Amino acid sequence: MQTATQSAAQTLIDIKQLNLYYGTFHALKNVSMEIPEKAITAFIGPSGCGKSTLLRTLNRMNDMIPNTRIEGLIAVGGADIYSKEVDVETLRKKVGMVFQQPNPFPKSIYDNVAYGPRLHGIHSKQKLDEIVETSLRSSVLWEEVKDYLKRSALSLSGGQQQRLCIARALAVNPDILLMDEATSALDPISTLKIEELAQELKDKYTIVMVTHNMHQAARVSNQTVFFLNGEVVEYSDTEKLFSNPRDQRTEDYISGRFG
Ligand SMILES: Nc1ncnc2c1ncn2[C@@H]1O[C@H](COP(=O)(O)OP(=O)(O)OP(=O)(O)O)[C@@H](O)[C@H]1O
Repeated sequence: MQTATQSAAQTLIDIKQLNLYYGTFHALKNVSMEIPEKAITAFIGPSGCGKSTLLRTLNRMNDMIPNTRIEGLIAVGGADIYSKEVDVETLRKKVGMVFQQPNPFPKSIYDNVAYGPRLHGIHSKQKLDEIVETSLRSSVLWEEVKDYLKRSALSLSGGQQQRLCIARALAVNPDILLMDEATSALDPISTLKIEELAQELKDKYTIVMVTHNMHQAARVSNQTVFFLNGEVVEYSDTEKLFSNPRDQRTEDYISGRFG
């Protein structure tokens, strides 16, 4: 079982002996780890090593990919998320996701954020107004858009769109936020804003991020997991992984010898 060494925090996500197959291709091999709550955990590793695949298993986005099979256990807050009783919509409300390309709906800024709460049965204007404001404040977008809430979300810049997508995820009150290369389509200033935002959000949410950018993982995360060919090579506190890796392959990767 891999855990980050110095973390005393509570485990929120417990992954045990997880194997995932796309058809006959074995994409995740015996992955076990405990991810602590209210911290940022980064997944790093070369292209194709399974980072996004593992991230998708955490809110069952892999259910949508045909011929995918998993073995093993993933528990969130102690409950098996692959058990038959689990309602996947409720799970995805608790485990929100932000993607590489900002993907706001072609609706107003307000309606993007209100979309999830409405879907879950909230229709009071006053309540929706409150949720929209709180979510946009949490994603540090409120001051920029408060006078233009009826404008199309598509009129925002890429970085603002990504913060809107984060607000949309926060609006349904998740416990976990998954970020799949959430800054890789953004300019450096927007990237920095999202990184600062992630730092603020980790006080309230558990964040798991996939990043191609090792510097980002080093700057932002508390724990880092290094993957290679579908296996976890090393899982440590970020500072330790980058300053004193246990495994030669980690050292080779972080020093730029491959990947
Ligand atoms: N839908 C799919 N069907 C078949 N194989 C897939 C599918 N999605 C991913 N794979 C394969 O599984 C492996 C892991 O892919 P994954 O996207 O998880 O890697 P990654 O580490 O996130 O890569 P990247 O950094 O390039 O996004 C790769 O070999 C990939 O080709």
